[in-house]
Amino acid sequence: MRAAVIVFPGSNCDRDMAVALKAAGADVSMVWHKDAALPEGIDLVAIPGGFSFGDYLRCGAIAAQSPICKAVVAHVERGGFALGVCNGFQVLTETGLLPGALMRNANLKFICKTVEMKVETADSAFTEGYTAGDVVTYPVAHHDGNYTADPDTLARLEGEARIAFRYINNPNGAVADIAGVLSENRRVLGLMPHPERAVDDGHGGTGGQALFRGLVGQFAEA
Ligand SMILES: NC(=O)CC[C@H](N)C(=O)O
Repeated sequence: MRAAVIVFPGSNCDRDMAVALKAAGADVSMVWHKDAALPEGIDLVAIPGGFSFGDYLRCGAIAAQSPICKAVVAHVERGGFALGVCNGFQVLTETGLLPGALMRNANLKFICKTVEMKVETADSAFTEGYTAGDVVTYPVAHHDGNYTADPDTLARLEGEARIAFRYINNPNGAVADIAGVLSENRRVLGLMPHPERAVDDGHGGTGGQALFRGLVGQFAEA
């Protein structure tokens, strides 16, 4: 698999994302936000966590207007895969590639801890390394992780089994305990917790490995 990790001013999980993808077998290019095109032959775009453009305006809002995001939208419209973690999830909602929005945490505080989530569906390239119902542990580190969407969108997400992960003990007030959602074609995943910070014993847990291995493994089989 060929993956591109997008780097914005203020990204801080870009290298962690690259390391996690490489460890799972992906060939990774780092792509600066000012580039107008992705490298040839990219299968997956990964938008990492961080504080792009200092979180000014709204988290992810300025990054979503970067030249590279036009190329990311075109990649997704062609059926390409995209993964957005934390600030990356915020960018994906701001581009309109995923529904809903991430608001300020209900307690108005930055939350930095490890959380448990339930895998709600294994029916996606991102979650096929798990079994639905599995409990996985990833770290969170955000102040705007409170996912919300209008009732019709929520009903659609539920009805189409597009809620990928739900918190077991909701840390941020997200509606319906939603930690991660899939696009309609199931090829775009956005989630607030960080799988790339849970891929090595040194991280204190390896619960994120199955996400990267499952995702990259599908391309090896193809
Ligand atoms: N770790 C992150 O990506 C944080 C995203 C964003 N800066 C927030 O705090 O909500």
